[in-house]
Amino acid sequence: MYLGCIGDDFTGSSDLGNTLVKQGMRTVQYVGVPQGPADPAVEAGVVALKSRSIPASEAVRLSLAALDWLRDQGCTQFLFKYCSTFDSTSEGNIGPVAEALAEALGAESVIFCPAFPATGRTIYQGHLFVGDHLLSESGMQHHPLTPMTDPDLRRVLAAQIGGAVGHVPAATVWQGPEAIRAALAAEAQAGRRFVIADAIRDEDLLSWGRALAGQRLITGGSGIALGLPGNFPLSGQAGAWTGQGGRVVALSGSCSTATRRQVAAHDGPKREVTAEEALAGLAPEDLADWALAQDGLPLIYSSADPETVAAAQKAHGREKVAAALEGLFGATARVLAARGIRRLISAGGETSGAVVEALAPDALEIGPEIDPGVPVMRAGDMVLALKSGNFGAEDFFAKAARVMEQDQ
Ligand SMILES: Nc1ncnc2c1ncn2[C@@H]1O[C@H](COP(=O)(O)OP(=O)(O)OP(=O)(O)O)[C@@H](O)[C@H]1O
Ligand SMILES: O=C(O)[C@@H](O)C(=O)CO
Repeated sequence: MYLGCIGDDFTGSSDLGNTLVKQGMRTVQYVGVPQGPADPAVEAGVVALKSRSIPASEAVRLSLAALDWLRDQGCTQFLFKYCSTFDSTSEGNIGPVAEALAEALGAESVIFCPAFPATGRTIYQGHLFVGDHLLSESGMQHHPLTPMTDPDLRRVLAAQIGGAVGHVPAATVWQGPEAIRAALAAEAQAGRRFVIADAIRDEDLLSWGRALAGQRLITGGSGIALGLPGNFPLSGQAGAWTGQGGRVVALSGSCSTATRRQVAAHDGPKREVTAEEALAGLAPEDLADWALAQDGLPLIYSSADPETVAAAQKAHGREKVAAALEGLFGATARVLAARGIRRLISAGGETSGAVVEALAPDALEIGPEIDPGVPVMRAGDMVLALKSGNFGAEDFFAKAARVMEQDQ
């Protein structure tokens, strides 16, 4: 294994796996830190954690355990993958985890590059944009767990770490890999080990990729992985993929703008679950009964607008509501699997984390792409589509069900 990746959520990890596979790297996504050794044919391993919204000390502990395992597999370069919208709070977890990984690896210079141009995430002058909006005006300011109210990533990261944050501007990136390397060296010389990396286009990410050959630790979104596979002597043998038909159910706990549009546009059977129902102990068996009684593609969702989410959180507490809903979605996935469902679609990083943890596969094979950043995946006889909150076209649920059937 050459490249060892640590993802802070499950959908984000599959987004990264999708990029690496498309760039020709044999990649496996592991669910948590594996117990035994990896298949020696694997070229990139993505250890998917659910560490984005947990206490920082716990996120650090899990990430270091993942690092140890990846080092044991022979990796020479490590990538800490977080969200392309830099989802974090002023306590972390991006800064503290990166600091711990940098210490463990003795990394002198570490970049932070959440850019993912294919989905509209770009970084210019240290500021993160989503399409033509600053991060703080993109809808992310209302995120239920990690509201992002400051688009200046230098300031956001500085609040999470113990030192000054550097910056490599787009004007330098456009001069190519040599100029990038010189700028990183100058930042390190000036005592700025952590550096925000401007990137607007895929070409910029490819330049970054070349500049980062040999760096021990990189952090960012899946975009920064575009140019990394080219630095390794890959076998060029991608595995064949077989699709899967049969009944399919969609679960959505994501409250993002994109997901709410997809829920509204879905023209199959829909069952809304409110935070109050989840807190009152709605049985997963009842939701599974409902889904199995439907034709077509049933969708069970708690996706709600920011006012509804804020009211539920105010009344019951943010963590309690999240735990009740995530617990319910995970348990429903388990009941559906026990009743023979072999295709599941899940929307939302935390929600998908709960679903995958409930199904408890060891590893996920990465298949064809549904929409940018969202691949189909397989764990034994279960085929999954895990969608990050903000990803996917308006007809995502129906499209996912179609792509899940296709061979490649
Ligand atoms: N109706 C609701 N009221 C309050 N909280 C909700 C409601 N529906 C979902 N939630 C919670 O909001 C959180 C949504 O996070 P999740 O990561 O699943 O989606 P997302 O943030 O849109 O996706 P991503 O992390 O991939 O961007 C979950 O913890 C979920 O339980
Ligand atoms: O980077 C992204 O936007 C996604 O992979 C993700 O992590 C959202 O949860």
